[in-house]
Amino acid sequence: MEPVRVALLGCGVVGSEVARLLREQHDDLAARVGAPLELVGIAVRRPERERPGVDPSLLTADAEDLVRRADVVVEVVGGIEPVRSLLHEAFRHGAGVVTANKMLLAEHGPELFEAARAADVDLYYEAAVAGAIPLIRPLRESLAGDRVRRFLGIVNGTTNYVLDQMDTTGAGFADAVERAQALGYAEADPTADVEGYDAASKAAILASLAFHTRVPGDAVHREGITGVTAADVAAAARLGCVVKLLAIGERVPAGADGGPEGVTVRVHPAFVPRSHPLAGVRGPFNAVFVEAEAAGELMFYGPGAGGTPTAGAVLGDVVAVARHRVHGGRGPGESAYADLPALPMSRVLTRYHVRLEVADRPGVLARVADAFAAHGVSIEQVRQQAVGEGPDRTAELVVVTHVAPDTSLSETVEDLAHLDAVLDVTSVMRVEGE
Ligand SMILES: NC(=O)C1=CN([C@@H]2O[C@H](COP(=O)(O)OP(=O)(O)OC[C@H]3O[C@@H](n4cnc5c(N)ncnc54)[C@H](OP(=O)(O)O)[C@@H]3O)[C@@H](O)[C@H]2O)C=CC1
Ligand SMILES: N[C@@H](CC=O)C(=O)O
Repeated sequence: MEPVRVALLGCGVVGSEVARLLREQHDDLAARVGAPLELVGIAVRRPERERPGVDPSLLTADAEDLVRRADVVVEVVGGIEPVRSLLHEAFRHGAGVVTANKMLLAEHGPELFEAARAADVDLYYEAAVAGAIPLIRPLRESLAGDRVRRFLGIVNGTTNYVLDQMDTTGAGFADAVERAQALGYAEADPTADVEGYDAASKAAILASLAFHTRVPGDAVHREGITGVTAADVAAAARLGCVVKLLAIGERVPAGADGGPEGVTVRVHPAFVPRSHPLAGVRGPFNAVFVEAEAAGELMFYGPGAGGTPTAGAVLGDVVAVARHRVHGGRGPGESAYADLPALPMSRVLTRYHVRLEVADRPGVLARVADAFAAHGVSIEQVRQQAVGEGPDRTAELVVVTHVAPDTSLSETVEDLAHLDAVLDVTSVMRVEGE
């Protein structure tokens, strides 16, 4: 049987593990595919660098030439260029593609899916969202007969690791990020993780699949975790919560006020009650809840980052694409028929936890309560604690709201910041998962 020629682009945290698994599982993979997988080359930036276990004769800096010699191109480089052009080259030469690159898919997914369709080849990307967790295939195949209402999850291993370290070991933010980098969880530039860009790309991919509509990365409301302090983590603990970076996508029906049907997609830190299963997702693990009309609630859980788990997901795709080369057929393409608009945050309903530093004098609480009432926001809990002594005494005031439109909540916070009695809006965090 003719071998299936595999080109590997990238030999870093993920790529080196893909190369190892291709080598070590050669016979099993051949049996599963129905033909041997032959690794014909590995494109890297620095081919002269020694890489344990990698045959140096496979290394090349000429990725374009390599792509033209392959039946299946595996892209684990990251970023936009040169990989976007290389994948187009792969499609032009009739190769199927496996990629773990969420940023590329969130920014250029439609053109790449179209190129794959025109060339009648596969584009698989299971590892692009939530590492090792089988999530893309369930969404694009198993749930193809259902109607997804909502997804809510942790889709970035680095930030979950960082927040978990802050919560459980009292680690500082910078130290925890450094450890995540050393463990191979972080992106080449960890700003993508901690500022929520990576999670936003993943949320865009999930929303596009779940709601059969194109959601570009820049349509996702994004807030990272750089503003989360040790005091926020402690405040969450006092409320029986943990802080998590969440990715949430919801199908929103047409509003009574004439607002159109559409989808909201957002990434931001939030307080999650310790009783919620997402609160127990530790370290670099990810978990995603999917609520579908027929299936009800589903939860996908597993390692969200790291070389070996991610390489496992990549290999699963390689087997699927190689099988199609050997036996014919093609995996599902893009499904964007629903064409729903991405709606603004004003259509999101959520709860806020607001921490204020206020002057500790009569009438302050009433003025704060009035600010919430003025925007139609109902308060669920208030806790006030004096700080210091004497006439200049201040107080920490914590307000937890009931569910309200996100815009009403953020306008309330803006008004609070202008009240004389409010010395500082110390922190504002959404509360999710109840
Ligand atoms: N790390 C993880 O846990 C996960 C990563 N991903 C995704 O997988 C991809 C790779 O991530 P990761 O392995 O961590 O990244 P690394 O930074 O560890 O590796 C990148 C690799 O790409 C090579 N490379 C960089 N630029 C070029 C170029 N212009 N031409 C050819 N090769 C190039 C590098 O070469 P050299 O070695 O010479 O520097 C290196 O081998 C990214 O898209 C990432 O988002 C997805 C899920 C999990
Ligand atoms: N940097 C990413 C890697 C996997 O996608 C993360 O931390 O989740």
